Amino acid sequence: MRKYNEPLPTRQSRSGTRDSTRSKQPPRKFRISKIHSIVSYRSNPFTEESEYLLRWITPKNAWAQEHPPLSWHTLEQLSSCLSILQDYLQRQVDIQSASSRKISPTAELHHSVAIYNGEFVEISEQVHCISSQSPDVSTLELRNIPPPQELTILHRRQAELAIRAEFQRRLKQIRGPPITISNTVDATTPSLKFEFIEEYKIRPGVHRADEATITGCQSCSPKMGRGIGCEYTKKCECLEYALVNEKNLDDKQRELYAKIQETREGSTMGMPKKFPYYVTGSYRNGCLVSFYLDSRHPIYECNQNCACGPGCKNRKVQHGRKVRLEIFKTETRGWGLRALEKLVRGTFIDTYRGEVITDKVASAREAKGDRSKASYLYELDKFKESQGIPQEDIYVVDGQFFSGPTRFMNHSCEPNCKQYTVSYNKHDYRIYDIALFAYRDIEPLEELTFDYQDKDEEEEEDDEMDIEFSQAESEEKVPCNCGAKKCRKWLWI
Ligand SMILES: C[S@@+](CC[C@H](N)C(=O)[O-])C[C@H]1O[C@@H](n2cnc3c(N)ncnc32)[C@H](O)[C@@H]1O
Repeated sequence: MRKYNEPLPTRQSRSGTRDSTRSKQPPRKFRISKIHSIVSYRSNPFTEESEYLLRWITPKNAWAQEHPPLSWHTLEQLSSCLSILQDYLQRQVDIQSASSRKISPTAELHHSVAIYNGEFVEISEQVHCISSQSPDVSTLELRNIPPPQELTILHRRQAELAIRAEFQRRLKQIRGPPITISNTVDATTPSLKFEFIEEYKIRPGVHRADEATITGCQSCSPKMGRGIGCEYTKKCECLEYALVNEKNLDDKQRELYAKIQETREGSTMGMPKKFPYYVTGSYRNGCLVSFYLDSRHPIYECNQNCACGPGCKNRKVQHGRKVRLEIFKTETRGWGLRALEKLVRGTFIDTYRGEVITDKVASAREAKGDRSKASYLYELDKFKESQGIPQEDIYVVDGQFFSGPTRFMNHSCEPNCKQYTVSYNKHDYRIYDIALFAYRDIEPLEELTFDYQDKDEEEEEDDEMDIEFSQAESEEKVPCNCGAKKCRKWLWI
Protein backbone atom coordinates (compact mmCIF):
# COMPACT_ATOMS: atom_id res chain seq x y z
CA MET A 1 0.00 0.00 0.00
CA ARG A 2 1.30 3.42 -0.94
CA LYS A 3 0.25 6.49 1.07
CA TYR A 4 1.16 10.13 1.00
CA ASN A 5 0.36 11.77 4.26
CA GLU A 6 1.46 15.25 3.42
CA PRO A 7 -1.26 17.00 1.40
CA LEU A 8 0.08 18.98 -1.53
CA PRO A 9 -0.46 22.71 -1.42
CA THR A 10 -3.00 23.56 -4.10
CA ARG A 11 -2.46 26.06 -6.86
CA GLN A 12 -5.29 28.14 -5.45
CA SER A 13 -3.83 28.44 -1.99
CA ARG A 14 -0.48 29.51 -3.41
CA SER A 15 -1.88 32.14 -5.75
CA GLY A 16 -4.37 33.35 -3.18
CA THR A 17 -7.35 32.82 -5.47
CA ARG A 18 -8.94 30.09 -3.38
CA ASP A 19 -12.52 30.94 -2.52
CA SER A 20 -13.05 29.17 0.77
CA THR A 21 -16.66 30.37 1.10
CA ARG A 22 -17.52 28.15 -1.88
CA SER A 23 -15.63 25.23 -0.40
CA LYS A 24 -17.50 21.97 -0.87
CA GLN A 25 -16.49 18.63 0.56
CA PRO A 26 -17.56 15.90 -1.83
CA PRO A 27 -20.16 13.56 -0.35
CA ARG A 28 -18.56 10.73 1.61
CA LYS A 29 -19.32 8.14 -1.03
CA PHE A 30 -16.89 9.87 -3.44
CA ARG A 31 -13.95 9.52 -1.13
CA ILE A 32 -12.39 6.56 -2.91
CA SER A 33 -12.22 6.55 -6.63
CA LYS A 34 -10.21 5.12 -9.50
CA ILE A 35 -8.12 7.50 -11.52
CA HIS A 36 -9.67 8.66 -14.79
CA SER A 37 -6.90 10.60 -16.51
CA ILE A 38 -4.49 13.51 -16.33
CA VAL A 39 -6.20 16.69 -17.49
CA SER A 40 -3.57 19.33 -16.98
CA TYR A 41 0.09 19.94 -16.29
CA ARG A 42 2.05 22.77 -14.74
CA SER A 43 5.63 23.47 -13.93
CA ASN A 44 5.54 24.50 -10.28
CA PRO A 45 7.30 27.88 -10.09
CA PHE A 46 8.20 27.34 -6.44
CA THR A 47 9.68 23.86 -6.59
CA GLU A 48 10.35 23.66 -10.36
CA GLU A 49 8.81 20.22 -10.20
CA SER A 50 6.33 18.95 -12.75
CA GLU A 51 2.79 18.60 -11.41
CA TYR A 52 -0.06 16.83 -13.10
CA LEU A 53 -3.76 17.45 -12.48
CA LEU A 54 -5.54 14.14 -12.06
CA ARG A 55 -9.21 13.59 -12.70
CA TRP A 56 -10.86 10.80 -10.69
CA ILE A 57 -13.62 8.55 -11.94
CA THR A 58 -16.96 9.54 -10.49
CA PRO A 59 -20.21 7.56 -10.19
CA LYS A 60 -22.75 8.13 -12.93
CA ASN A 61 -24.97 10.63 -11.18
CA ALA A 62 -25.49 14.26 -12.02
CA TRP A 63 -23.65 15.79 -9.07
CA ALA A 64 -20.66 13.58 -9.50
CA GLN A 65 -20.49 14.12 -13.26
CA GLU A 66 -20.61 17.86 -12.85
CA HIS A 67 -18.06 17.97 -10.04
CA PRO A 68 -15.38 15.45 -10.95
CA PRO A 69 -12.74 15.60 -8.23
CA LEU A 70 -9.27 16.65 -9.30
CA SER A 71 -5.93 16.80 -7.53
CA TRP A 72 -2.38 17.85 -8.33
CA HIS A 73 0.43 15.28 -8.09
CA THR A 74 4.14 15.25 -8.68
CA LEU A 75 5.87 12.75 -10.97
CA GLU A 76 7.12 10.85 -7.94
CA GLN A 77 3.61 10.45 -6.65
CA LEU A 78 2.47 9.07 -9.99
CA SER A 79 4.98 6.24 -9.82
CA SER A 80 2.29 3.65 -9.16
CA CYS A 81 0.12 4.72 -12.10
CA LEU A 82 2.56 5.71 -14.84
CA SER A 83 0.35 4.30 -17.62
CA ILE A 84 -1.92 7.31 -17.04
CA LEU A 85 1.05 9.63 -17.51
CA GLN A 86 2.00 7.68 -20.66
CA ASP A 87 -1.52 8.26 -22.04
CA TYR A 88 -1.20 11.97 -21.26
CA LEU A 89 2.13 12.30 -23.09
CA GLN A 90 0.66 10.50 -26.10
CA ARG A 91 -2.42 12.74 -26.03
CA GLN A 92 -0.18 15.82 -26.11
CA VAL A 93 1.51 14.44 -29.22
CA ASP A 94 -1.90 13.67 -30.79
CA ILE A 95 -3.16 17.18 -30.01
CA GLN A 96 -0.11 18.75 -31.57
CA SER A 97 -0.46 16.65 -34.71
CA ALA A 98 -4.24 17.25 -35.04
CA SER A 99 -3.68 20.66 -36.61
CA SER A 100 -7.24 21.03 -37.96
CA ARG A 101 -8.95 20.31 -34.64
CA LYS A 102 -8.46 22.17 -31.41
CA ILE A 103 -8.80 19.68 -28.61
CA SER A 104 -8.85 20.90 -25.06
CA PRO A 105 -8.20 18.20 -22.49
CA THR A 106 -10.50 19.98 -20.05
CA ALA A 107 -13.26 20.65 -22.57
CA GLU A 108 -15.51 18.05 -21.04
CA LEU A 109 -15.55 19.82 -17.65
CA HIS A 110 -18.22 22.51 -17.85
CA HIS A 111 -18.85 23.29 -14.22
CA SER A 112 -17.11 24.29 -11.08
CA VAL A 113 -14.98 21.43 -9.98
CA ALA A 114 -13.35 20.34 -6.75
CA ILE A 115 -9.60 20.48 -6.66
CA TYR A 116 -8.14 18.89 -3.60
CA ASN A 117 -5.19 16.90 -2.53
CA GLY A 118 -5.46 13.22 -3.03
CA GLU A 119 -3.59 10.22 -1.74
CA PHE A 120 -3.01 7.02 -3.64
CA VAL A 121 -3.88 3.58 -2.37
CA GLU A 122 -3.52 0.28 -4.11
CA ILE A 123 -6.61 -1.88 -3.87
CA SER A 124 -6.62 -5.26 -5.63
CA GLU A 125 -3.56 -4.25 -7.66
CA GLN A 126 -5.31 -1.14 -8.97
CA VAL A 127 -4.41 2.39 -8.00
CA HIS A 128 -7.19 4.44 -6.48
CA CYS A 129 -7.28 7.96 -5.19
CA ILE A 130 -8.75 8.84 -1.83
CA SER A 131 -9.48 12.38 -0.80
CA SER A 132 -7.10 13.78 1.72
CA GLN A 133 -8.30 14.33 5.27
CA SER A 134 -7.06 17.89 4.92
CA PRO A 135 -9.68 20.67 5.18
CA ASP A 136 -7.84 22.35 2.31
CA VAL A 137 -10.44 21.35 -0.25
CA SER A 138 -12.04 23.91 -2.46
CA THR A 139 -13.96 24.34 -5.63
CA LEU A 140 -12.83 26.38 -8.55
CA GLU A 141 -14.53 27.73 -11.63
CA LEU A 142 -13.37 25.95 -14.73
CA ARG A 143 -12.01 29.18 -16.18
CA ASN A 144 -9.60 29.27 -13.24
CA ILE A 145 -8.16 25.88 -13.98
CA PRO A 146 -4.88 26.55 -15.62
CA PRO A 147 -4.85 25.35 -19.21
CA PRO A 148 -2.15 22.75 -19.51
CA GLN A 149 1.19 24.32 -20.19
CA GLU A 150 3.25 22.76 -22.88
CA LEU A 151 5.44 20.23 -21.12
CA THR A 152 8.93 21.56 -20.68
CA ILE A 153 11.55 19.46 -22.45
CA LEU A 154 13.06 18.60 -19.08
CA HIS A 155 9.75 17.48 -17.57
CA ARG A 156 8.80 15.44 -20.63
CA ARG A 157 12.17 13.74 -20.48
CA GLN A 158 11.77 13.04 -16.76
CA ALA A 159 8.34 11.53 -17.42
CA GLU A 160 9.66 9.42 -20.31
CA LEU A 161 12.56 8.14 -18.20
CA ALA A 162 10.23 7.22 -15.33
CA ILE A 163 8.01 5.31 -17.76
CA ARG A 164 11.01 3.52 -19.31
CA ALA A 165 12.38 2.63 -15.85
CA GLU A 166 9.03 1.08 -14.90
CA PHE A 167 9.02 -1.04 -18.07
CA GLN A 168 12.60 -2.16 -17.36
CA ARG A 169 11.62 -3.06 -13.79
CA ARG A 170 8.89 -5.30 -15.23
CA LEU A 171 11.31 -6.88 -17.70
CA LYS A 172 13.60 -7.84 -14.82
CA GLN A 173 10.79 -9.81 -13.18
CA ILE A 174 10.36 -12.13 -16.16
CA ARG A 175 11.64 -15.67 -15.56
CA GLY A 176 14.60 -16.85 -17.64
CA PRO A 177 17.54 -15.08 -19.34
CA PRO A 178 17.43 -11.26 -19.39
CA ILE A 179 15.20 -9.32 -21.77
CA THR A 180 16.25 -5.77 -22.60
CA ILE A 181 14.61 -2.84 -24.39
CA SER A 182 16.17 -0.56 -26.98
CA ASN A 183 14.76 2.44 -28.81
CA THR A 184 16.89 4.51 -31.16
CA VAL A 185 13.86 5.79 -33.10
CA ASP A 186 12.00 7.92 -30.54
CA ALA A 187 11.52 8.34 -26.80
CA THR A 188 8.48 6.10 -26.37
CA THR A 189 8.13 2.92 -24.31
CA PRO A 190 5.63 0.08 -24.89
CA SER A 191 2.34 0.67 -23.13
CA LEU A 192 2.45 0.21 -19.36
CA LYS A 193 -1.11 -1.08 -19.57
CA PHE A 194 0.56 -4.23 -20.84
CA GLU A 195 1.62 -6.88 -18.31
CA PHE A 196 4.06 -9.76 -18.77
CA ILE A 197 2.64 -13.15 -17.86
CA GLU A 198 4.14 -16.65 -17.71
CA GLU A 199 0.96 -18.60 -18.44
CA TYR A 200 -2.33 -18.22 -20.25
CA LYS A 201 -5.03 -16.24 -18.46
CA ILE A 202 -8.18 -18.27 -18.93
CA ARG A 203 -11.19 -15.95 -19.24
CA PRO A 204 -14.92 -16.69 -18.66
CA GLY A 205 -16.50 -19.14 -21.08
CA VAL A 206 -13.17 -20.88 -21.79
CA HIS A 207 -12.63 -24.37 -20.39
CA ARG A 208 -9.69 -26.71 -20.52
CA ALA A 209 -10.53 -30.39 -21.07
CA ASP A 210 -11.15 -32.29 -17.84
CA GLU A 211 -7.94 -33.07 -15.87
CA ALA A 212 -8.81 -36.76 -16.07
CA THR A 213 -8.16 -36.65 -19.83
CA ILE A 214 -4.47 -35.73 -19.28
CA THR A 215 -3.02 -39.17 -19.79
CA GLY A 216 0.72 -39.73 -19.40
CA CYS A 217 3.16 -42.41 -20.48
CA GLN A 218 3.39 -45.13 -17.82
CA SER A 219 5.96 -47.59 -19.16
CA CYS A 220 8.76 -45.04 -19.37
CA SER A 221 11.22 -44.14 -16.58
CA PRO A 222 13.73 -41.29 -16.03
CA LYS A 223 16.75 -43.52 -16.56
CA MET A 224 15.82 -45.25 -19.78
CA GLY A 225 18.40 -45.89 -22.47
CA ARG A 226 20.93 -43.06 -22.57
CA GLY A 227 19.13 -41.30 -19.74
CA ILE A 228 17.08 -39.14 -22.06
CA GLY A 229 13.65 -40.17 -20.84
CA CYS A 230 11.10 -41.26 -23.40
CA GLU A 231 13.61 -42.45 -25.95
CA TYR A 232 11.82 -45.55 -27.12
CA THR A 233 8.99 -44.35 -29.24
CA LYS A 234 7.37 -47.75 -29.36
CA LYS A 235 7.13 -47.89 -25.59
CA CYS A 236 6.02 -44.31 -24.88
CA GLU A 237 2.30 -43.58 -25.05
CA CYS A 238 3.02 -39.88 -25.59
CA LEU A 239 5.32 -40.46 -28.54
CA GLU A 240 2.61 -42.64 -30.10
CA TYR A 241 1.05 -39.30 -31.04
CA ALA A 242 4.28 -38.06 -32.59
CA LEU A 243 4.99 -37.74 -36.29
CA VAL A 244 5.43 -41.02 -38.17
CA ASN A 245 9.02 -41.84 -39.08
CA GLU A 246 8.45 -42.83 -42.71
CA LYS A 247 12.01 -44.10 -43.12
CA ASN A 248 11.43 -46.88 -40.61
CA LEU A 249 8.06 -48.14 -41.90
CA ASP A 250 7.84 -51.70 -43.20
CA ASP A 251 6.01 -52.32 -46.48
CA LYS A 252 2.66 -53.02 -44.86
CA GLN A 253 2.88 -49.94 -42.64
CA ARG A 254 3.97 -47.81 -45.60
CA GLU A 255 0.89 -48.85 -47.55
CA LEU A 256 -1.42 -48.17 -44.60
CA TYR A 257 0.22 -44.82 -43.89
CA ALA A 258 -0.18 -43.69 -47.53
CA LYS A 259 -3.89 -44.51 -47.25
CA ILE A 260 -4.24 -42.56 -43.99
CA GLN A 261 -2.61 -39.55 -45.57
CA GLU A 262 -4.90 -39.71 -48.58
CA THR A 263 -8.18 -40.22 -46.72
CA ARG A 264 -7.15 -38.47 -43.48
CA GLU A 265 -8.76 -41.38 -41.67
CA GLY A 266 -7.29 -44.23 -39.65
CA SER A 267 -4.74 -44.60 -36.87
CA THR A 268 -0.95 -44.49 -36.94
CA MET A 269 -0.71 -46.20 -33.54
CA GLY A 270 2.06 -48.83 -33.47
CA MET A 271 4.01 -47.24 -36.34
CA PRO A 272 7.57 -45.98 -35.68
CA LYS A 273 7.60 -42.35 -34.64
CA LYS A 274 10.05 -39.48 -34.83
CA PHE A 275 11.37 -37.82 -31.65
CA PRO A 276 10.74 -34.04 -31.93
CA TYR A 277 13.97 -32.71 -30.40
CA TYR A 278 17.69 -33.36 -30.87
CA VAL A 279 18.81 -35.20 -27.75
CA THR A 280 22.55 -35.71 -28.10
CA GLY A 281 25.49 -33.47 -27.30
CA SER A 282 25.67 -31.58 -30.63
CA TYR A 283 25.24 -27.81 -30.76
CA ARG A 284 21.68 -28.54 -31.83
CA ASN A 285 20.86 -30.29 -28.56
CA GLY A 286 17.24 -29.46 -27.65
CA CYS A 287 16.44 -27.96 -31.08
CA LEU A 288 13.37 -29.05 -33.01
CA VAL A 289 14.36 -31.53 -35.72
CA SER A 290 13.89 -30.64 -39.41
CA PHE A 291 11.28 -33.32 -39.72
CA TYR A 292 8.98 -31.30 -37.45
CA LEU A 293 10.14 -27.86 -38.60
CA ASP A 294 8.90 -28.63 -42.07
CA SER A 295 5.69 -30.42 -41.15
CA ARG A 296 2.63 -28.94 -39.51
CA HIS A 297 2.38 -31.86 -37.10
CA PRO A 298 1.63 -30.94 -33.45
CA ILE A 299 4.30 -31.68 -30.85
CA TYR A 300 3.01 -33.75 -27.92
CA GLU A 301 5.28 -33.21 -24.94
CA CYS A 302 5.22 -35.41 -21.83
CA ASN A 303 3.20 -34.06 -18.91
CA GLN A 304 2.67 -34.17 -15.16
CA ASN A 305 1.09 -37.62 -15.34
CA CYS A 306 4.00 -39.23 -17.20
CA ALA A 307 6.39 -41.65 -15.50
CA CYS A 308 9.47 -40.29 -17.29
CA GLY A 309 10.12 -37.39 -14.88
CA PRO A 310 11.08 -33.74 -15.48
CA GLY A 311 14.44 -34.53 -17.15
CA CYS A 312 12.78 -36.32 -20.07
CA LYS A 313 13.94 -34.86 -23.40
CA ASN A 314 10.40 -34.86 -24.71
CA ARG A 315 9.88 -31.74 -22.60
CA LYS A 316 11.28 -28.56 -24.03
CA VAL A 317 8.66 -25.86 -24.49
CA GLN A 318 7.22 -26.49 -21.01
CA HIS A 319 10.61 -25.55 -19.46
CA GLY A 320 10.35 -22.06 -20.96
CA ARG A 321 12.57 -19.60 -22.80
CA LYS A 322 16.35 -20.05 -22.74
CA VAL A 323 17.45 -17.27 -25.13
CA ARG A 324 18.30 -13.63 -24.37
CA LEU A 325 15.91 -11.28 -26.14
CA GLU A 326 15.53 -7.59 -26.84
CA ILE A 327 12.37 -5.61 -27.52
CA PHE A 328 13.31 -2.81 -29.94
CA LYS A 329 11.56 -0.04 -31.87
CA THR A 330 11.46 -0.47 -35.63
CA GLU A 331 11.04 2.39 -38.13
CA THR A 332 7.85 1.11 -39.75
CA ARG A 333 6.34 -1.75 -37.75
CA GLY A 334 6.13 -0.44 -34.18
CA TRP A 335 8.00 -2.57 -31.63
CA GLY A 336 9.77 -5.73 -32.68
CA LEU A 337 11.76 -8.54 -31.08
CA ARG A 338 15.31 -9.79 -31.65
CA ALA A 339 17.70 -12.21 -29.97
CA LEU A 340 21.00 -11.07 -28.46
CA GLU A 341 22.68 -14.35 -29.41
CA LYS A 342 22.97 -16.51 -32.47
CA LEU A 343 20.09 -18.95 -32.83
CA VAL A 344 20.54 -22.18 -34.73
CA ARG A 345 17.69 -23.56 -36.80
CA GLY A 346 15.18 -25.29 -34.52
CA THR A 347 15.93 -23.21 -31.37
CA PHE A 348 12.88 -22.70 -29.18
CA ILE A 349 12.28 -18.99 -28.57
CA ASP A 350 9.17 -18.69 -26.40
CA THR A 351 5.42 -19.29 -26.48
CA TYR A 352 2.80 -16.75 -27.56
CA ARG A 353 0.71 -16.19 -24.44
CA GLY A 354 -2.23 -14.03 -23.51
CA GLU A 355 -5.80 -14.05 -22.32
CA VAL A 356 -7.67 -17.03 -23.73
CA ILE A 357 -11.11 -15.78 -24.74
CA THR A 358 -14.08 -17.13 -26.67
CA ASP A 359 -14.57 -16.41 -30.37
CA LYS A 360 -17.52 -14.18 -29.47
CA VAL A 361 -15.47 -12.06 -27.05
CA ALA A 362 -12.64 -11.87 -29.62
CA SER A 363 -15.08 -10.59 -32.28
CA ALA A 364 -16.42 -7.98 -29.85
CA ARG A 365 -12.88 -6.84 -28.97
CA GLU A 366 -11.98 -6.71 -32.65
CA ALA A 367 -15.08 -4.66 -33.50
CA LYS A 368 -14.19 -2.16 -30.75
CA GLY A 369 -10.59 -1.81 -31.91
CA ASP A 370 -9.19 0.23 -34.74
CA ARG A 371 -8.22 -1.98 -37.71
CA SER A 372 -5.29 0.27 -38.51
CA LYS A 373 -3.87 -0.26 -35.00
CA ALA A 374 -1.97 -3.33 -33.89
CA SER A 375 -3.76 -6.67 -33.52
CA TYR A 376 -2.69 -9.30 -31.00
CA LEU A 377 -5.37 -11.95 -31.55
CA TYR A 378 -4.29 -15.51 -32.37
CA GLU A 379 -6.88 -18.23 -33.07
CA LEU A 380 -6.34 -21.69 -31.54
CA ASP A 381 -7.78 -23.40 -34.60
CA LYS A 382 -5.15 -26.06 -35.30
CA PHE A 383 -7.65 -28.90 -34.81
CA LYS A 384 -10.68 -27.08 -36.22
CA GLU A 385 -10.90 -29.13 -39.38
CA SER A 386 -9.62 -32.50 -38.17
CA GLN A 387 -11.97 -32.45 -35.18
CA GLY A 388 -14.88 -30.63 -36.86
CA ILE A 389 -14.89 -27.78 -34.30
CA PRO A 390 -17.34 -25.02 -35.31
CA GLN A 391 -15.82 -21.51 -35.56
CA GLU A 392 -17.89 -20.24 -32.60
CA ASP A 393 -16.27 -22.88 -30.37
CA ILE A 394 -12.72 -21.89 -31.26
CA TYR A 395 -10.77 -20.08 -28.54
CA VAL A 396 -8.59 -17.06 -29.25
CA VAL A 397 -5.40 -15.84 -27.51
CA ASP A 398 -5.36 -12.08 -27.01
CA GLY A 399 -1.84 -10.81 -26.25
CA GLN A 400 -2.65 -7.10 -26.20
CA PHE A 401 -2.72 -6.50 -22.44
CA PHE A 402 -1.18 -9.70 -21.06
CA SER A 403 1.49 -11.70 -22.85
CA GLY A 404 5.17 -12.58 -23.12
CA PRO A 405 7.94 -11.03 -25.24
CA THR A 406 6.81 -12.83 -28.43
CA ARG A 407 3.80 -10.51 -28.45
CA PHE A 408 6.23 -7.96 -29.92
CA MET A 409 7.16 -10.22 -32.85
CA ASN A 410 6.24 -8.73 -36.19
CA HIS A 411 5.04 -10.43 -39.34
CA SER A 412 7.20 -11.18 -42.35
CA CYS A 413 6.16 -12.78 -45.62
CA GLU A 414 9.61 -14.45 -45.59
CA PRO A 415 10.00 -15.11 -41.87
CA ASN A 416 12.95 -16.55 -39.95
CA CYS A 417 10.74 -18.22 -37.30
CA LYS A 418 7.63 -20.39 -37.36
CA GLN A 419 4.86 -21.16 -34.91
CA TYR A 420 4.12 -24.74 -33.79
CA THR A 421 1.35 -26.38 -31.81
CA VAL A 422 2.60 -27.91 -28.57
CA SER A 423 0.18 -29.99 -26.51
CA TYR A 424 0.47 -31.63 -23.12
CA ASN A 425 -3.02 -33.12 -23.29
CA LYS A 426 -3.65 -35.15 -26.44
CA HIS A 427 -7.37 -34.93 -25.76
CA ASP A 428 -7.70 -31.17 -25.53
CA TYR A 429 -8.18 -29.84 -29.04
CA ARG A 430 -9.02 -26.31 -28.03
CA ILE A 431 -6.22 -25.21 -25.68
CA TYR A 432 -2.58 -25.82 -26.48
CA ASP A 433 0.64 -23.80 -26.58
CA ILE A 434 1.78 -21.78 -29.59
CA ALA A 435 5.57 -22.17 -29.61
CA LEU A 436 7.91 -20.09 -31.76
CA PHE A 437 11.07 -21.76 -33.11
CA ALA A 438 13.88 -20.42 -35.30
CA TYR A 439 13.21 -21.71 -38.81
CA ARG A 440 16.75 -21.00 -39.96
CA ASP A 441 20.02 -19.94 -38.36
CA ILE A 442 19.54 -16.36 -37.13
CA GLU A 443 22.30 -13.84 -36.40
CA PRO A 444 22.31 -11.84 -33.15
CA LEU A 445 20.20 -8.62 -33.44
CA GLU A 446 18.39 -9.86 -36.57
CA GLU A 447 14.66 -9.15 -36.13
CA LEU A 448 12.66 -12.28 -35.26
CA THR A 449 9.56 -12.63 -37.42
CA PHE A 450 6.89 -15.17 -38.25
CA ASP A 451 4.19 -15.39 -40.89
CA TYR A 452 0.93 -14.31 -39.24
CA GLN A 453 -1.03 -16.31 -41.80
CA ASP A 454 0.71 -19.64 -41.14
CA LYS A 455 -0.73 -21.22 -44.27
CA ASP A 456 0.46 -24.19 -46.25
CA GLU A 457 1.66 -23.68 -49.84
CA GLU A 458 -1.62 -24.63 -51.44
CA GLU A 459 -3.52 -21.99 -49.50
CA GLU A 460 -0.87 -19.38 -50.26
CA GLU A 461 -1.33 -19.92 -53.99
CA ASP A 462 -5.07 -19.32 -53.60
CA ASP A 463 -4.33 -16.09 -51.77
CA GLU A 464 -1.99 -14.83 -54.44
CA MET A 465 -4.85 -15.20 -56.91
CA ASP A 466 -7.09 -13.25 -54.57
CA ILE A 467 -4.79 -10.28 -54.13
CA GLU A 468 -5.70 -8.27 -57.25
CA PHE A 469 -9.35 -8.99 -56.79
CA SER A 470 -9.38 -7.86 -53.20
CA GLN A 471 -7.13 -4.82 -53.46
CA ALA A 472 -10.24 -2.76 -54.13
CA GLU A 473 -11.03 -3.18 -50.46
CA SER A 474 -7.56 -2.07 -49.48
CA GLU A 475 -8.83 0.55 -47.02
CA GLU A 476 -9.81 -2.29 -44.73
CA LYS A 477 -6.38 -3.84 -44.95
CA VAL A 478 -3.19 -3.27 -43.06
CA PRO A 479 -0.21 -2.73 -45.38
CA CYS A 480 2.75 -5.01 -44.76
CA ASN A 481 6.12 -3.33 -44.27
CA CYS A 482 8.18 -6.51 -43.93
CA GLY A 483 10.36 -5.53 -46.89
CA ALA A 484 10.68 -9.11 -48.16
CA LYS A 485 11.16 -9.67 -51.89
CA LYS A 486 8.06 -11.84 -51.97
CA CYS A 487 5.97 -9.53 -49.75
CA ARG A 488 2.21 -10.17 -50.10
CA LYS A 489 1.66 -6.43 -49.43
CA TRP A 490 -1.00 -6.89 -46.73
CA LEU A 491 -0.79 -8.31 -43.23
CA TRP A 492 -3.95 -10.37 -43.34
CA ILE A 493 -5.44 -11.37 -46.66
C1 LIG B 1 1.52 -8.82 -32.54
S1 LIG B 1 1.76 -7.15 -32.88
C2 LIG B 1 3.49 -7.03 -33.09
C3 LIG B 1 4.09 -5.95 -32.20
C4 LIG B 1 3.78 -4.54 -32.62
N1 LIG B 1 4.67 -4.12 -33.70
C5 LIG B 1 3.85 -3.58 -31.46
O1 LIG B 1 4.43 -2.49 -31.59
O2 LIG B 1 3.29 -3.87 -30.40
C6 LIG B 1 1.07 -7.06 -34.47
C7 LIG B 1 0.98 -5.66 -35.03
O3 LIG B 1 2.28 -5.15 -35.36
C8 LIG B 1 2.23 -4.44 -36.59
N2 LIG B 1 2.99 -5.20 -37.60
C9 LIG B 1 3.49 -6.44 -37.46
N3 LIG B 1 4.14 -6.84 -38.57
C10 LIG B 1 4.05 -5.83 -39.45
C11 LIG B 1 4.50 -5.66 -40.79
N4 LIG B 1 5.18 -6.57 -41.45
N5 LIG B 1 4.18 -4.49 -41.41
C12 LIG B 1 3.49 -3.52 -40.76
N6 LIG B 1 3.04 -3.63 -39.50
C13 LIG B 1 3.32 -4.77 -38.84
C14 LIG B 1 0.76 -4.38 -36.99
O4 LIG B 1 0.22 -3.21 -36.45
C15 LIG B 1 0.18 -5.60 -36.31
O5 LIG B 1 -1.21 -5.48 -36.09
